[in-house]
Amino acid sequence: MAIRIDGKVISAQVLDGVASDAAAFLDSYGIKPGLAVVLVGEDPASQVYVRNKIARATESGLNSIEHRLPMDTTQDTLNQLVADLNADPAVHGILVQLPLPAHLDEEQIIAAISPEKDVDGFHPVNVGALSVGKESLVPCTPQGCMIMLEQVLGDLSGKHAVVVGRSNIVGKPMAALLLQANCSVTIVHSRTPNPQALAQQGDILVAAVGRPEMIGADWIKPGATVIDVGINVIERVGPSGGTQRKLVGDVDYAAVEPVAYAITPVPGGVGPMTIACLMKNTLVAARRLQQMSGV
Ligand SMILES: Nc1nc2c(c(=O)[nH]1)N[C@@H](CN(C=O)c1ccc(C(=O)N[C@@H](CCC(=O)O)C(=O)O)cc1)CN2
Ligand SMILES: [Mg+2]
Repeated sequence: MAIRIDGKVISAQVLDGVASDAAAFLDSYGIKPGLAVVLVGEDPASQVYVRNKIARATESGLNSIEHRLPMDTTQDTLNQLVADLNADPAVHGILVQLPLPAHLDEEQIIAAISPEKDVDGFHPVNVGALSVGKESLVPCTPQGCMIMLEQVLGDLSGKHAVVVGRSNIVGKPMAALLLQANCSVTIVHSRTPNPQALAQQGDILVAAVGRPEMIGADWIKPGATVIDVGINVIERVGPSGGTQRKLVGDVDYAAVEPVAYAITPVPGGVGPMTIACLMKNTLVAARRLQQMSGV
């Protein structure tokens, strides 16, 4: 039986640390670290994530400021809001929930966020800093994956890590963090010939492709540690004949679990870590901004 890497337990540990750091921040400066969360439109999944972010922020002693904008918000209106939040000293972290409605330019909005307040770590300045190993705000999902990997494996030096997927949000920063931790890193993607053969060489396999249960046991080196970043809703015929909605990862958990050394479940794996690391980044941003202000 593989070790089940429990994202709920590990994220609770991270959030405990954030809560005591937030209390110390309040003690030192008389203000709570502030996180602004911006949601445009009514995507149901995004609404759930935003609600959870606000709840975790409040529980951790952060000040959360929620901005909900209608679906037909213009780029100019969103830019103006981001500019106001950039200028607001009570706001230390800014997060624009993705995906944005199709008429909005995500790349432009991300670039408009002040890099010091970019708690998602998506701004080109933070992306560049990460790639050259400089201090930066690190994207939350890959940061959460690293915390789980280090908790279960300790030092990752010399391990061969295979990342399946090359998105800007997960695959690319994940590869950069694994490299920084002295892993040998292979990224496989849709144009890789025989990705399965490469995946089978990984001591660590990180799946971030967005295809339900694509990674079966025949992708896994026996004894590997498997991190499943996928969150996919599927419909299945239930025992009574009706359709049931179910949340599954990119990894076929039942098939891979007997082969792996350790594996994250979906739900309850990487997802809660993403939110916990967002709170952690807000603390990092708040401390840096406070130091820069010299007060
Ligand atoms: N601005 C951002 N947008 C998006 C990000 C992001 O990091 N920043 N990541 C994803 C969505 N996301 C956070 O925003 C996110 C997704 C899932 C979870 C989570 O806890 N999932 C649970 C299951 C929840 C459910 O029942 O649906 C789990 O895996 O246990 C947290 C955060 C895209 N957009
Ligand atoms: Mg767009």
